[in-house]
Amino acid sequence: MSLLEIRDLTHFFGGLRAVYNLNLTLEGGELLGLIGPNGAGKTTVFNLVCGFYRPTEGEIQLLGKNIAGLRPHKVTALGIARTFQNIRLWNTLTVFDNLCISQHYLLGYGLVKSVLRTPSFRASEAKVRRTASELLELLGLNHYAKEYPKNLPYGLQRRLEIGRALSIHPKLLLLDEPAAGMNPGEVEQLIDLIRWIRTEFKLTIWLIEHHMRVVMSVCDHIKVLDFGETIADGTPDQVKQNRRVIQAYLGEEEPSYA
Ligand SMILES: Nc1ncnc2c1ncn2[C@@H]1O[C@H](COP(=O)(O)OP(=O)(O)OP(=O)(O)O)[C@@H](O)[C@H]1O
Repeated sequence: MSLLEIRDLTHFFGGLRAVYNLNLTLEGGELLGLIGPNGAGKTTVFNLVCGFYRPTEGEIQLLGKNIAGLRPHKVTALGIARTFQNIRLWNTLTVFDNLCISQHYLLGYGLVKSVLRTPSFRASEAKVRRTASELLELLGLNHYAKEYPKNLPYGLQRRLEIGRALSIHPKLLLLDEPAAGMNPGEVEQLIDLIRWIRTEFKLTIWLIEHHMRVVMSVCDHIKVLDFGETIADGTPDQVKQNRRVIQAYLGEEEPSYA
């Protein structure tokens, strides 16, 4: 069974057709890229998958279960984690606490157990802290554990946001423009990080990205949207040479594969 299957997904914002008739299958372990000019509908697709919007039409199945229209916390609980185009970290919490609080939904206790500090509460808390510590170590963020996110260099804030998504042990990780705002050195580190987390966590990853070097270096397969419609689908080499893709990008900045 495929990890994710999207069938005939369409979404309107009032009269604006943002996504039209999207079909897609994502197999476990795959790294899929979603590209297209500004306003093509990419983030809307992520928002539909994550439950931020209920689709106008269509199905989204995670391991055979229809998740279209489920609330975001339910989608997260089923194993889909994401990062955002504009980094969204809890800036009043430390780096370590950012990695703990993201796991709150995993904790199987309510107010009474937390007030009484029952053994199951303490065991869950210990597990959360252990996961956060492991991620700090794995992502090379140990030195920043007590720091506030806004004091971290930009590339490390992105890394923390990815760590926070990983903390829920997702089956599928959605990365929305992780290279946005990065300098060339940070972009190279990001490419290494994406490759590494894919292997280390045996993850399926779906990536939206404008930075063509990132897309072409890490993706197995790429889907291209323009005005909400799929205009190409294939390997990085196939997509690079596709006439419709080149035309879609010519209206704005031509993609640079450097
Ligand atoms: N909440 C919303 N309400 C109304 N229109 C929206 C909303 N969100 C997105 N849109 C519109 O839907 C279309 C698709 O937007 P979307 O953000 O999904 O594109 P995108 O491909 O992610 O663009 P970018 O690469 O610039 O982030 C655009 O025309 C956008 O203006």
